[in-house]
Amino acid sequence: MSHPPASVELSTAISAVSRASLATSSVFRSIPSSLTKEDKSPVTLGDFAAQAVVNSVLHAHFSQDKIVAEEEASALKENGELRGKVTALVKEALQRDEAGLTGQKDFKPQWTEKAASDEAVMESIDLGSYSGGSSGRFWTLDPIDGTKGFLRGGQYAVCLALVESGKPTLAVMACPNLPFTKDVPKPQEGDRSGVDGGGSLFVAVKGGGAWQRSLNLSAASASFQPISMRPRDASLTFCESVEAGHSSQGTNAEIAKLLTITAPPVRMDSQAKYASVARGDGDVYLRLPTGKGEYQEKIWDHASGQLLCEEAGGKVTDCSGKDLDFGQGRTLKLNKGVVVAHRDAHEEVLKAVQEALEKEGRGYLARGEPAPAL
Ligand SMILES: Nc1ncnc2c1ncn2[C@@H]1O[C@H](COP(=O)(O)O)[C@@H](OP(=O)(O)O)[C@H]1O
Ligand SMILES: [Mg+2]
Ligand SMILES: [Mg+2]
Ligand SMILES: [Mg+2]
Repeated sequence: MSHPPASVELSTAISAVSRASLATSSVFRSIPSSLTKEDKSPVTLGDFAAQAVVNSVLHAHFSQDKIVAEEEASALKENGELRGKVTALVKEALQRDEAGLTGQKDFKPQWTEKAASDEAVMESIDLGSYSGGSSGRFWTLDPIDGTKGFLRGGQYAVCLALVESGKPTLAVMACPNLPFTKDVPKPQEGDRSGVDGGGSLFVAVKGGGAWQRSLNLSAASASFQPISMRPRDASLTFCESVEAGHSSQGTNAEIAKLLTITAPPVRMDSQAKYASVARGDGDVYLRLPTGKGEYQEKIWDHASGQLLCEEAGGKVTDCSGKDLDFGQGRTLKLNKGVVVAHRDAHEEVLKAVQEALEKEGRGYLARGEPAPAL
């Protein structure tokens, strides 16, 4: 098959994510500033614009579908200047010609001019407030995953997935700063000039494989190609977050020793990590909890990456070996940590993860038990 299995959902998601990544790329080039949210994490103009674009495209095509998305519009309600900038970005992204942007000649955008007024943009952002759950279907969106990376000038991703009965069934992820092949060097952190060829677009369909093409249709690699994880090899390599506070890098170093991995980890922001291992740039992605595992991972941080890796021949579980459960609300509250490896390597990697956690006195995370009371 030379194209992912076609559906209106897939065409709509490709249109939405490609448009959103136009908006994020434009903010990325201009050195974004950020606001600080209640949980002390950053949000930018690009996050708001991308969420408004994706939600308004989804809503125009599937008005019954609910959306679980990361951001909310409240900060824009008090800030007219920011609101105006977001609306201008949304307008530009929604007006782009579909065939020229995505090559989808038969896809007819359903949204109207009205989607790009200040009011409509704020309403669109707040369409993402759904609480999730295990029945029916909903979309989950991370408009910019890796906002800290985006601000530093590193990797980031626009991540959208359709979840049905608690399981991701369709994923579209744009990685504007990830070159189409590993042979083209990634831009240096802080380089805001963009990637030659325009970054990468990833798609996965449950039971229909994992695919990538260049985000830029004029690039040589503008048509979809299937991707797969690297088969189990004698020497594994692994990747982890750049942010030391987001996962336990010390535990990863122990696991690497147990697996006799000598190469240093590749540190990368966002779900670009899932995409990289899905196409075989590396073998293992580890995201182990810090402390006693108090943090609950968000579903939008994993839904598209999980499907991409599973469809590319990988297995994705938490530290106790359980599948990620996307039907528990806005967070993965039944899971602790994430372990991604090729199907044939996963058991061995998970064993090393569990051994390292036991050694640290955090074996309860490996057993899927609550932390002991003091
Ligand atoms: N304490 C924590 N532990 C794990 N993940 C965290 C965290 N605090 C924030 N995050 C999540 O880490 C994501 C970035 O992942 P990474 O570290 O792999 O680049 C953030 O996504 P956003 O950037 O969309 O907010 C955020 O949701
Ligand atoms: Mg995120
Ligand atoms: Mg985000
Ligand atoms: Mg965030």
